[in-house]
Amino acid sequence: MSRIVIALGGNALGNTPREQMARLNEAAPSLIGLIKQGHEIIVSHGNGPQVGMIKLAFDTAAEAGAKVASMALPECTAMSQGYIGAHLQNAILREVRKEGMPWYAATVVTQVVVDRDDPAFQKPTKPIGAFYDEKTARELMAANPDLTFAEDSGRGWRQMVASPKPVDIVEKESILNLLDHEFIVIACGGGGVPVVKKGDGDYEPVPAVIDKDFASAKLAELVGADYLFILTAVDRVAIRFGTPEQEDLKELTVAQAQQYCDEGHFAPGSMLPKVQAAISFAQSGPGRHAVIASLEKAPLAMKGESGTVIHA
Ligand SMILES: Nc1ncnc2c1ncn2[C@@H]1O[C@H](COP(=O)(O)OP(=O)(O)O)[C@@H](O)[C@H]1O
Ligand SMILES: NC(=O)OP(=O)(O)O
Repeated sequence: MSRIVIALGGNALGNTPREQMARLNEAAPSLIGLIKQGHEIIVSHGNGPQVGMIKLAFDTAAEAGAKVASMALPECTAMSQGYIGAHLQNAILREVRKEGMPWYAATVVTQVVVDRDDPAFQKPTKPIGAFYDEKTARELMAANPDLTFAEDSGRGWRQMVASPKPVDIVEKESILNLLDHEFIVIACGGGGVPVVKKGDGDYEPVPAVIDKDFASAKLAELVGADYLFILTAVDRVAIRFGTPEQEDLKELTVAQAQQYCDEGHFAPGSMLPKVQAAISFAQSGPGRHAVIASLEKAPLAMKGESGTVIHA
């Protein structure tokens, strides 16, 4: 039996709660497929579109004079963990019941510690929320100089926020305890609620969105996982992606993966953080493998029949 941390892409969750439920119901058989193969799974998920939508909803309502409190990014991520976790629990339980399996699912609202001095706080690079055309994005920036928008991997313009690297997971003992009691655990959603440790040992939320692939790699490292599965919309990582010379990759050593990162084969904000997170996990201990694959083909990827494996 292997312990597998699975990171699900936030862009794969659809645009509305109803779409999200439908997509997660479609994804659940793949996740449960890994359990049927005899493995233990821990699920994390993205929240880029969702955290941006929640923040915008509160900001717009406040500007329109509605009686709502202003909502900072960490609280918006906590909200996204709640409703995405609820939908994931439902989808997983539905599939588990269908298969007559004795499993339960639980979502841990997870806080992830970051470094107060992380240089990422000075340079927003994490895309959140909806996609805009360039003209609208520039108008939004002109109207609110506190906001940064930039182009996101050829898909349109999006708001960019600070994205410090994860250092530790506050709830790691709770996660391990649930795993010991055979729960399917959902944790580190949206990269976790970013917090810094204060001198008195308390934690303070900080305005940022952590990359869920880096947080999932940290989670996989801390729970002693054998595999990190990063599931997205493509079957394999490619070099020369999107060109007639595109080559899909089945297996990469950490050194080869690093070389391709340095040569600029992976788009920042989309495939680059996934490959970097995979490298970081594969380097974190002996026998650790990271797999980047499509959601539908996760069970095939576990058998080596799909996906890109990255190992030391
Ligand atoms: N070199 C590459 N190989 C494969 N996919 C790539 C590459 N560069 C960019 N991509 C794009 O990155 C996307 C995955 O990033 P993204 O959509 O941000 O992930 P998430 O599933 O976590 O939301 C793929 O669907 C693909 O369109
Ligand atoms: N927090 C995060 O990385 O979300 P996405 O995967 O949706 O970008």
